[in-house]
Amino acid sequence: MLYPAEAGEFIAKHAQHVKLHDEGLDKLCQEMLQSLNSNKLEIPDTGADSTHPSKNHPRPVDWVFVCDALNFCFWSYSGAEKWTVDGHSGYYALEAALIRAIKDGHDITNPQFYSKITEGELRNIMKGDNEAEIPLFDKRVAVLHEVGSILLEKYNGTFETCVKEANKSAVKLLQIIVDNFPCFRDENVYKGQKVAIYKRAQILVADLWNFFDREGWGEFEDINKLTMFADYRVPQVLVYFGALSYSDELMDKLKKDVLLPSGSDEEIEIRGCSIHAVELLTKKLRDIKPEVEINSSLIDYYLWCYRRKYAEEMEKVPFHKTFGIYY
Ligand SMILES: Nc1nc2c(c(CN[C@H]3C=C[C@H](O)[C@@H]3O)cn2[C@@H]2O[C@H](COP(=O)(O)O)[C@@H](O)[C@H]2O)c(=O)[nH]1
Repeated sequence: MLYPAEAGEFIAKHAQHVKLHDEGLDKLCQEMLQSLNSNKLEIPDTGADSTHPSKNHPRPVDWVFVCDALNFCFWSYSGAEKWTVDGHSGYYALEAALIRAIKDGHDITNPQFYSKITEGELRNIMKGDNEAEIPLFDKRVAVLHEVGSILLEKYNGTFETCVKEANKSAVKLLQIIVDNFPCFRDENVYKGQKVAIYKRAQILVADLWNFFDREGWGEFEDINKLTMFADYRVPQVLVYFGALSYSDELMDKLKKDVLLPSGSDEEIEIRGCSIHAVELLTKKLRDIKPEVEINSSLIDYYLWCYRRKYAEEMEKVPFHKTFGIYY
């Protein structure tokens, strides 16, 4: 099995539908250099802070865990009504739904509750502003039952136990997650090679690091080993800047909203090339600015928030649509 960084390199080397371009990476690099403020990379402001959980919540680690267990597939077809909660769409709608659930007294961070959550309870928690439902509703019920019962059986009912076991290692925590929670096992076979992409497992570790400001539950000495989190949004920014390009045939499919089957070469190439592009970008930025804290998860947050901030402009690049629980 190739792990994300090596998997990305392997996929980029063999890709037929997606290409990387050094000039585009340089352009993006220049854009990011403009966003340095006192040697810190400023993440584009998406104006959505109010949807984040409070640090005073009694189970913040389990909040991050349940949020990333459900952090997948929020897209809708072009022109279709979007699932929104309190005016937020996509991932932020999930955050808003969880915050609302906590306010309404649902114990949504507690596996005692969600390991047995009923369809009716989850439907109520995820209720949107309009008729549109959160995509893959049934899969979300199944994910909550799976991860909740594993936490209860093996980890004393809290994800804190896994974080403690990892002993400040992001790589160890990643391994604990993918070894023990099947729904985080984002693995594929590409050109006969097993490749691991681990989008949700890696973002879970990075979200802890980010949320707890690199301290306590968020202290990981090897955080730089994580790659970007291969979703359907960051590739839009990479293509926009010309760091990636799609074959005419693939671009045509995306423009026409053609569903890419999960595990298809095209889907794996978009994800793998995105990982490799961000690895190269990280290296470029580090070479130019060794004094600045740079790693692939920070660059990922930058790009993901950039897409959000300039959503209208980014819509010029279509994103790939796949149904699945991994991203
Ligand atoms: N690569 C990457 N993908 C991310 C995120 C996040 C949210 N991370 C939060 C945590 C800390 C930061 O401050 C962020 O606020 C969600 N996603 C993915 O995006 C897609 C939905 O997109 P949209 O339609 O725009 O909501 C979907 O696949 C979802 O799984 C990220 O950070 N990186």
